[in-house]
Amino acid sequence: MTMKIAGKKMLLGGQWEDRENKIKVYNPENNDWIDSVPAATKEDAIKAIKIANQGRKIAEQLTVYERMNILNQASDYIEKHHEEYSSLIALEGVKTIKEARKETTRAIETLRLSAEEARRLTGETIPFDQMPGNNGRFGYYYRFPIGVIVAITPYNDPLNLVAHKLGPAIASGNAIILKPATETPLSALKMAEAFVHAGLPEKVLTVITGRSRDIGDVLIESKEVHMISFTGGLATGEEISKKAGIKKLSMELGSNSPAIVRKDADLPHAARAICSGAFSAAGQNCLSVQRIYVEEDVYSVFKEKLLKETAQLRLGSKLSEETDIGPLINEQEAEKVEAWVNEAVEKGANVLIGGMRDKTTYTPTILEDVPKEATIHDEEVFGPVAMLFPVKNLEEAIQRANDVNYGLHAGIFTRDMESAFQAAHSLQVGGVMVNDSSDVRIDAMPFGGVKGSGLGREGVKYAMRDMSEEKVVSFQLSNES
Ligand SMILES: NC(=O)c1ccc[n+]([C@@H]2O[C@H](COP(=O)([O-])OP(=O)(O)OC[C@H]3O[C@@H](n4cnc5c(N)ncnc54)[C@H](O)[C@@H]3O)[C@@H](O)[C@H]2O)c1
Ligand SMILES: O=C[C@H](O)CS(=O)(=O)O
Repeated sequence: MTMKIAGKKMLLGGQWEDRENKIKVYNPENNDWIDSVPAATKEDAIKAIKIANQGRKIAEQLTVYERMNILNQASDYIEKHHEEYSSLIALEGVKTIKEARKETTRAIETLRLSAEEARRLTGETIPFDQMPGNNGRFGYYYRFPIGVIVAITPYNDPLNLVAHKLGPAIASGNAIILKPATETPLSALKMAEAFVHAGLPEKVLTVITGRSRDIGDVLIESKEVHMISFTGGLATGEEISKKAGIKKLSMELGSNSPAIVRKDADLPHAARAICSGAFSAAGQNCLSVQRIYVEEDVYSVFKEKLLKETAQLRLGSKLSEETDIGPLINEQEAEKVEAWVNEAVEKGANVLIGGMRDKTTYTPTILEDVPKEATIHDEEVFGPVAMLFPVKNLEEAIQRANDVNYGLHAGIFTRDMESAFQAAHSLQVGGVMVNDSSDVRIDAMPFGGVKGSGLGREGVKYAMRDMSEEKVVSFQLSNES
């Protein structure tokens, strides 16, 4: 699919606006210029915040029924243009067309789920007389929208992770300013198109395209912004949290996810699941399997099965139905992956398969004997590289799996329920997937991590809880105080 290089506009409070200065969007696969978006300025960011503070009054007055309608109509619009959205994800991002179609379907469902959850943002009555001295008093609390949310999203899931910001924000009656990834803004703008078509009132949604260095601080530091909902790397998250001041923060950050394979596991199944979990989106996935701990009794057998699965992965054009592995987002990131692998090898690691780069393409790679002091051992590679480690038993696997500053998801493969429960309760993560790799998520579940993997939980219902506040109302019904 070729895009005409016309220049997209950003959405400021319901108005599509252009700017003389633009940011070019490139196809990571071949560095072809796809399109351009406006390079927003600090003044634009200030304007966006002003508009959003007008929009919050409109958003909070939308009835639940109106919110549901808008969300469902936006979802229907994306469904009607499914292949257009999927092609755009594949073109501007790192996913193959097969992976991109799955993301589009998830985004459709995320918005539908947001519509459903809009009905369920409820409160409770409170029996005040449960406490002495409160005779004749009763009350309740309800949830009200937090106000203006700044949402900042990463490049790897350019549509569904935007849906996870816009859906819950609109469902809970907030105004939202979205700053999508500089590399992949087009999918976010196309989602905004769906909301405009759905009749979302002006000023409720702004999608501002620009470089973080130009508009980031204004959006983050403003006291007229009430929440930052950030998804991205740990380093960026730390930088944002230092600047944000007193406002709600949602931080969906990085990971270095482990998978544990016990000697009683279904090894062919484990090899297939771990191969997929390590190399989907060419490893540019916060849930990507990066460390694999295998009990030594089955280490050699499992290694061969995993290498065989990995060898079958097909590289090629992202838009081809045959391709399994796309590119890294740019050559700088591909060079980083290459450098981390080379450093590990210099420190004693072996490359069992892969380890080759061609511009932005890096072949699916499995390393062995990676020492703890190698960067790739503890940091997030965010590329198609996984590491195999033999372990004596489950206790050693859990101890080593926990021994990094990330904790998003983990997978464990075993037929033994005791082992599954031991891992589920001992692994320091936000999710433990039994007989699956770490790369499992449904958009309705609480999603997030501990340590350097973030703060809070997304997943529509849980994001809405963060995007709203409780207000208590009490009544003194008699003079029995
Ligand atoms: N936990 C999750 O749900 C989840 C999901 C997807 C990706 N991620 C993480 O995201 C990272 C990869 O995405 P990325 O490379 O786009 O991340 P990134 O941190 O480089 O950028 C994320 C977003 O933050 C913006 N940004 C960067 N510096 C900023 C600043 N100083 N102020 C304001 N905004 C700033 C970027 O423009 C982008 O929109 C990985 O670490 C991955 O694990 C996490
Ligand atoms: O990259 C991290 C994503 O949040 C994982 S998923 O695509 O939402 O499953």
